[in-house]
Amino acid sequence: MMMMQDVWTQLGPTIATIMFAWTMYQNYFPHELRGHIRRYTDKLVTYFYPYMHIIFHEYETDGWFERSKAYVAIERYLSKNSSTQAKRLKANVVKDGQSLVLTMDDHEEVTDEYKGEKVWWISSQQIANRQTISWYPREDEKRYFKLKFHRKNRELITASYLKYVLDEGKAISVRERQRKLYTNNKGDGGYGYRRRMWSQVVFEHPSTFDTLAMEPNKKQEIMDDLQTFSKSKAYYAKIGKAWKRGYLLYGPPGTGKSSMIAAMANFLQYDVYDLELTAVKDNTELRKLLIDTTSKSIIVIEDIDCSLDLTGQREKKKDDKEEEVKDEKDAVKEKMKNREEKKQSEVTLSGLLNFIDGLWSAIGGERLIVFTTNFVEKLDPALIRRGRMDKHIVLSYCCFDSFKVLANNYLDVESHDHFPEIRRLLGETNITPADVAENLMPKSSKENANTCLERLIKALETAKEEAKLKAEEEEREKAEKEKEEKNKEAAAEEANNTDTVNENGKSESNIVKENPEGNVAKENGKSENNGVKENDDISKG
Ligand SMILES: Nc1ncnc2c1ncn2[C@@H]1O[C@H](COP(=O)(O)OP(=O)(O)OP(=O)(O)O)[C@@H](O)[C@H]1O
Ligand SMILES: [Mg+2]
Repeated sequence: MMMMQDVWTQLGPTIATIMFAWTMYQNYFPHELRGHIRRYTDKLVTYFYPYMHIIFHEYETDGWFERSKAYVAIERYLSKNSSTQAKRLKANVVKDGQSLVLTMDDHEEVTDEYKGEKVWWISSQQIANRQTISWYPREDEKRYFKLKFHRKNRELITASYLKYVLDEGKAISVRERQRKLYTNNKGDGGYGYRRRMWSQVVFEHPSTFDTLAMEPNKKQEIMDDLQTFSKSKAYYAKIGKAWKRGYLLYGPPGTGKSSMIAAMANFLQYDVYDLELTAVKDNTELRKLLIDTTSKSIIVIEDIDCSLDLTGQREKKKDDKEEEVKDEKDAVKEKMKNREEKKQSEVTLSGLLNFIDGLWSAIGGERLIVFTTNFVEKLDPALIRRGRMDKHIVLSYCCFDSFKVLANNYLDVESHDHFPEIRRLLGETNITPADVAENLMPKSSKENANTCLERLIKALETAKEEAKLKAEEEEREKAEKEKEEKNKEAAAEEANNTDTVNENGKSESNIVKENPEGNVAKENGKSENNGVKENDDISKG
């Protein structure tokens, strides 16, 4: 006990002397001189100290409000090691409160191993020595990760380990993130940094390729295509193409276009940006929206044909095809009417083409652009040519294969006595998967597979009957129209004939009028007369 007291008695003045010397050094040594001394001590330390450090700041100097992507990726990467090694942990909520990510707290250290070499990660924070109060807490606390490794591993760490950490971290973020459904705000969504181009909600659509009713081969082809795309980063780079792909989904209403987009997003684990073109002010805003999207996303423009008056050409086509698509048009009449009211946007076709494959479209990569339409024939060919819309997928009326998927989904039935009849009826009439699904869905606890299938058979028979009546009606209308046309032609011909007769009469009467004295011969022989006159003149001359 006495010995300890002795030590303290001796240590006290020594500490006091060191403190005094440090204060003198700080107060009276010129700044430049201190800089020199620091440099030499650093060199000395480096000479004997075998390790190197790399610092990763949480906020980059030019990024005011966004955390550095590298910092976030490292944080995610280290979460696995942190939860087992660090003594103090921070819990961050992800997936909108559904799960937690544990990261190491400030001034904690964890180790990692790469190709047999050990590295250290230290989480630190610098507290700024400021006299003023900042509105932004992060200005005072600057967090960073410090990576420590042996000098001999410099090449390994900088060339390969860091890339590995960032890729892994990003992959973990993608796996753990809650996917979002974004929609664009109208131009008044705030100012400056507060201005958000997109509003977001959690994407929770349950549609998958399993629940999607379509021919199995076609479905597999689409899934393969998507899978190949998502793994082709290097290939796209090699062929010099931006890493994006366009899909055009077309077909009558209720055939599963929107359901397929949701299935695509769920299959690839992508976010969805639902772009409402009519709310975009002009081409500049369209470009800003594009820049504000992230990779691993699907940008969707639904009902592209009624979104904007993209070309005069399209309007003309609309008139031509009007009759042909009359019935389908009824179904989307309301949709178009609503859009019609909103046609104040100045987005042009060329703006949209640039959006799809201009220079800006390559930013970020790994993006799908999907257009849907009920009337593919109305779209400008430039908009849907390959390279812009690479894959054209038609979604059509329900076939027997599609029905089987729906029966399995809705009723857990793989085969049934009613199937052959349904197969026959599906071959004879057009019904959308949406209508089939509605008929298959039990409406009360008393309904079973049999009642639902019977309801579908009735609906199919009704649809068939209606189609027959409609065809007859159309036939009648066509015949009437033809008759009307013929009558019109006949009337026109008759009118023409009458005109010709009148025309002749008119010329006669004109002659009579021009020659009130009734000197027809004189008129007919005008040249003669003239000649005579000329001759007269000559004779005169
Ligand atoms: N191919 C399909 N597979 C499974 N369900 C489908 C399919 N088609 C339609 N449905 C059902 O019908 C409903 C409407 O389908 P969806 O919204 O995908 O049609 P759409 O083609 O996008 O129609 P619109 O052209 O009017 O936008 C869906 O909620 C779904 O339940
Ligand atoms: Mg739709």
